[in-house]
Amino acid sequence: MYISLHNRYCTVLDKCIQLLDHTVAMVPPPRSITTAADSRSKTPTPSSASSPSLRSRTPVNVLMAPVNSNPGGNVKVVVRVRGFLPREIERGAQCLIDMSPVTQSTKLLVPPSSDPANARAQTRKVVEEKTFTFDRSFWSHDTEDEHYATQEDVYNSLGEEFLDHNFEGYHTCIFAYGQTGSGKSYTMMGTPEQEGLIPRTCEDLFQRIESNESPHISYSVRVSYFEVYNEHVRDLFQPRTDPPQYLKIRESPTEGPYVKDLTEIQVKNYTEILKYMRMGDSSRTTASTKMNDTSSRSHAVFTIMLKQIHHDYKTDETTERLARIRLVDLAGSERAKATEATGQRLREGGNINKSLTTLGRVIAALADPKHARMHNSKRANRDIVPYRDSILTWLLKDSLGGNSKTAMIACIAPADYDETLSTLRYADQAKNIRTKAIVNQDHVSSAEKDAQIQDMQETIRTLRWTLSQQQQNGSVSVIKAVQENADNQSEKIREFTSKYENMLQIMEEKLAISESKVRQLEEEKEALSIHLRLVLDELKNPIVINKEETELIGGRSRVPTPDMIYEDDTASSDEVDTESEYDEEAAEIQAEMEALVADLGSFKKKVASDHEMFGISIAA
Ligand SMILES: Nc1ncnc2c1ncn2[C@@H]1O[C@H](COP(=O)(O)OP(=O)(O)OP(=O)(O)O)[C@@H](O)[C@H]1O
Repeated sequence: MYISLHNRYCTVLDKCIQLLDHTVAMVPPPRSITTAADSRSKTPTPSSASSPSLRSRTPVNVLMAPVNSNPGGNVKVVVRVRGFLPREIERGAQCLIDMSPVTQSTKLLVPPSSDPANARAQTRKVVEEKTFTFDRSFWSHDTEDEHYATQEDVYNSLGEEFLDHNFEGYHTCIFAYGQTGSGKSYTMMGTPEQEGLIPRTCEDLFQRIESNESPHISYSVRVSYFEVYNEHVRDLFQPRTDPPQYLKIRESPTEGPYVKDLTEIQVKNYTEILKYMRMGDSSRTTASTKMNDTSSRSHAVFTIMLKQIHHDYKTDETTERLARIRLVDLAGSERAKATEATGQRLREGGNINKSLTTLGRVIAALADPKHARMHNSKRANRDIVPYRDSILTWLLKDSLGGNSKTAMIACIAPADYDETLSTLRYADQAKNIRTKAIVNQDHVSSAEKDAQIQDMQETIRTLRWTLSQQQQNGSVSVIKAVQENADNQSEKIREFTSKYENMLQIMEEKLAISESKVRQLEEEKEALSIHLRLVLDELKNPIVINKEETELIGGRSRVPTPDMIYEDDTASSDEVDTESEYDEEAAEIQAEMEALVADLGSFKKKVASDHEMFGISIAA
């Protein structure tokens, strides 16, 4: 139907352009326009009036954000120091951090020997001042300071740039690292009054989507949220169960490691994404420790999948850009002695430290110049980087050393020499990691999409048949066979559900393309109506400049001023005939346009009913 609408639209467009060409080129014998000085002159002159040309409109092939950035690059590392907490004020702590807004350097000062919280540092052989330089240093220690970095400053200098990369089609990852209570959750999630990087990214994402005026681009946004707790993965979009349900990790040859059966939700606007973000966040495992009242006991990974679908209605080709936005709030590194943890908290702390230690080893291996050389020479280096030694590093493999633009936010407390030194060393090493991001873009024709859907429908049919067979056989099997059957069946049901969801996703994309086609047709229709109106006006009232007035006076052309123009209503019958011919043609085009608009309405209704059939809500 769309193709037929498009062809009819092109026919109307051609007719309209022909009519315009007639008008401009031939210039019908007009009712003459004369100067007030010579109202009797009948000599026609070409009209100076012009209509905007349809051919000069913005080309239809409006592209997605151009790719500007350099695909290769080092992990971006920034550091942020927070203000004193009540317990630090109570103990009369002294700020050990100095940051230079000019050089972006961060200096760690030697603690006073009187500070009991830094007693461990005093036992070192050498306690000295250390200076590090990062891509940015955020001074969030003293709100009164003119260089105080707010949540907005952090987003503007890091989040915005990373979202630009996502619109260019790159995967990105921003992770916050630091000791417990150093401000990671504050930086990533923030509070309702002082929102952090995650809600700000979501807001900016939908603002950009909503401000897009191109009818050629459609967007699909899906979110997932999981935590790694005690070396297990838990879906934060699923209610807690007892015993807890943990998810498995699989590896795909193209996508790398991923969490199997993780809930992915399609979201249409900022309110929706915020609702899911908060829901997942409230499900995170937190506990009160000596170092932090609401300490995150797990690593949390919030992922946004942004798909941009560009449809070129001339070729019926679709270009898809997929970007994965990973925002990670790591659990804090901690010393059991400092947290005074026992029992479950101590075990959690051990697991947290295990994965962070592995992360440290991964960072060290990736930052090693030897690794960079092997990376470039494409030699297998699987054994060198210990990704598999913890769930966290295994899942972040791609973000740490592969197809991603990555940033680390090193959060530091203002008065802990030992912990801060360890964080700054970690961060300093991460600066040397190079990732290889690529633009994730694919061209898909309509036929290919249809073939994908057909293929999935076929698989779903087979799965459904297998399931029903298993159910029938189940009734006559012995207990053991029933048990095996049940396992087999639940695996098949999961596969069935996942295939079904995949198919729904492709259907949604097809519907988004249909909507884009409707928008494009509507835009063309609008332009055509304006154009038609102009042509009709021009046919009815051509503006002609009196010949005498345009004669050269003293070598210069004299142009009539508006008050010198009036209409002569003594048109000849020939002129009237030609005009009525044009009127008839224009009326014909108008009628065709109206029929086209009516059919466009039916097409839109069909798209809406498709939406309904697949249970997909229509974007506002
Ligand atoms: N930049 C900041 N401005 C104001 N308050 C902050 C800032 N950073 C952190 N805080 C406060 O410090 C406390 C600890 O911060 P937060 O919970 O974010 O630490 P964390 O690093 O996530 O700790 P954990 O690893 O234990 O989860 C919170 O009360 C938080 O509100």
